[in-house]
Amino acid sequence: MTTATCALDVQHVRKVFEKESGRRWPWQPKKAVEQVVALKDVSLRVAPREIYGILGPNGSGKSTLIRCISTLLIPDAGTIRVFGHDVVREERIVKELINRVSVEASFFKKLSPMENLMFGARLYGLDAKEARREIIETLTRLGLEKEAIFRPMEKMSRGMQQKVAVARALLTRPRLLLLDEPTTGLDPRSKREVQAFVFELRDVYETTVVLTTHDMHEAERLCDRIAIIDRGCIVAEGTPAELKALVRQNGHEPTLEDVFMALTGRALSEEQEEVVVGGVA
Ligand SMILES: Nc1ncnc2c1ncn2[C@@H]1O[C@H](COP(=O)(O)OP(=O)(O)OP(=O)(O)O)[C@@H](O)[C@H]1O
Repeated sequence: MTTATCALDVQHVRKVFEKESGRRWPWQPKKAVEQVVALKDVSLRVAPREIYGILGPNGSGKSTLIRCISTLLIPDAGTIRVFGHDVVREERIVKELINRVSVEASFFKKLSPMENLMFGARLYGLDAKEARREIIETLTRLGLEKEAIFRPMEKMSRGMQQKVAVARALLTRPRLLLLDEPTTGLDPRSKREVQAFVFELRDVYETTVVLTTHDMHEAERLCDRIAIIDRGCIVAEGTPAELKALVRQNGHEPTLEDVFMALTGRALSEEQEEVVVGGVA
């Protein structure tokens, strides 16, 4: 895969946050500024129509990477290109090519999915009649009953709300859809429905999907290829079978958890501590 044929090309991306911290040692000034390395040196390439997973524990840098790709954060170093366009220098073009769904998607809870999505459609400058038709089609495809489309969202389960968030992101027909922990907190049934829809996105809408997760089963079920991220570094990348082959031993079928453990010495479920590189007073 060359830069020209990539849907997404991330090269040597680094992102460091500065954060005020309390005093750790008596000799430190009361308020020190710590540097937290969220992404150390991340490179990856995603092909068009691929479902690509970024698998890592809490705090490993997944959301930071998604935010950098979606132009919400500017990397400190490195480049990110979406279908050949630089996310920093060609931000406007990139914004037209992507959309992002995060766990904290917000809605007007007193309004219905239709009203919320029509609000989004107006913001995007879409034709109202066409948008209305598409909203009904997409939400029905996602398993929402007709009447739920017109009922206030406050009565909806989190799973349903997550589907509405995905439907809203699809309004702009993104060529690259970024799903940040799309099924976190969902019950098993809603999880399966959202996962089934991810396949449809690729098959029906020809969307390239990059998703983050800390659920190895989800990564394995959904993704063509997976990057395992640990403390801001990609430690392995490949198809689920390729990753498992890294640690396969006689008579034992490894899981992605085994792969993560073998590569990092830690469990996927462990929250990662911040990687702090010195502080400035
Ligand atoms: N705005 C910020 N200011 C300071 N530190 C931050 C900020 N955003 C993220 N971090 C830190 O960067 C590191 C990576 O965080 P990030 O949210 O990208 O991880 P994650 O893998 O998405 O975790 P989670 O699954 O919990 O969302 C963490 O140590 C986090 O505390």
